[in-house]
Amino acid sequence: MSTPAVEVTGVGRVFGRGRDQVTALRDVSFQVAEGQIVGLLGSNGAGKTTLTKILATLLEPSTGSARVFGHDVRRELRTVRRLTGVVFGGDRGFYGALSGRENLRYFAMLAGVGRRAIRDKVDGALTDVGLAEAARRPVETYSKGMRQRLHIALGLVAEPRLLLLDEPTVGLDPVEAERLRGTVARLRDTGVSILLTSHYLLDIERLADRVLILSRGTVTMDTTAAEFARSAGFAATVTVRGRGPVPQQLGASGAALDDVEEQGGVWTVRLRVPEWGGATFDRLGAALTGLDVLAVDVAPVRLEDVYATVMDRMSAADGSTPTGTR
Ligand SMILES: Nc1ncnc2c1ncn2[C@@H]1O[C@H](COP(=O)(O)OP(=O)(O)OP(=O)(O)O)[C@@H](O)[C@H]1O
Repeated sequence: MSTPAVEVTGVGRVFGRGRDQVTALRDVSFQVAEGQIVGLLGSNGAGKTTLTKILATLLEPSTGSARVFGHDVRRELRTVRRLTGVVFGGDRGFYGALSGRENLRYFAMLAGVGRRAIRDKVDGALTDVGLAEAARRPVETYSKGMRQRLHIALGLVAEPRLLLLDEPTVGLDPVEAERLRGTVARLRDTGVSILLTSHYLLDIERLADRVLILSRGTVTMDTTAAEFARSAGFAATVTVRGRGPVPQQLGASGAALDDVEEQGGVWTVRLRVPEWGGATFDRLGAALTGLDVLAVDVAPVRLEDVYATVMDRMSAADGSTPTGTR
């Protein structure tokens, strides 16, 4: 087996001392296999940024060890930095007065990229992220989305083997966010390993192979994206609208009744379907026979529903109130 891209073993991180002491991470262990995209989820203050910063060598762990492709983040800082690209959401980094192209050349040089590679790759990377036309404009004239894409372009030039993305789509409009996701997906196709933190579940849904949930500094869930999606306990929501008396037999379709509404002689029934397959479809069809159905709408389970269900279960188990993920 190849060396994991990330290997975190028993990592703890404490800030401050005495009464002001905050434990941001405690005994965190997980791995990211080479070429995998792992989505890191958790409420505000769960420790996601602290973990990202440790892997980016911007913070040291208080206990335990973290390795990037087998290199210790504390002892082999330079090697880890060379292997790792970091994109923090928001407007951090870059010189406003310099053009996108100049910034890219400068930061690629800092990341240890050779002159020749810089010459060969900068223009291609700017084109790949859709910034070719704006390349000579000062970065202070760029929108947030453009700056984020410039960060990704740096990722392309520096060719990191591990990319740490901390809320890469924060503050972007939906079109820009989608564009950025597309760029990250293309990067993934080049085989780069990615640890992606985001409050936007669409990012995770579109990009992640695996999901880690951090809660109060510890990993409370580590599972495949498919398994995570199943943990809501239902595969799809079916909404049926019809006329006449509210039907009683829809529960017999094998789906769980979620909600029933009636207004002006038109009823709406929402069902949660545990599995989506031919058998469910047949049963549902039979249950709908004879009803005056106006519309049937099927929506696959959204990661937002899953996350809400999982966090509700966790908070019911330990009495805490989850917050923060949109
Ligand atoms: N430099 C610091 N000094 C003191 N406490 C800190 C520091 N950095 C983080 N913390 C604390 O550590 C905990 C974890 O913070 P962290 O920023 O890692 O969480 P997060 O999961 O990234 O949250 P968010 O989703 O809000 O960005 C929080 O309680 C935070 O207040």
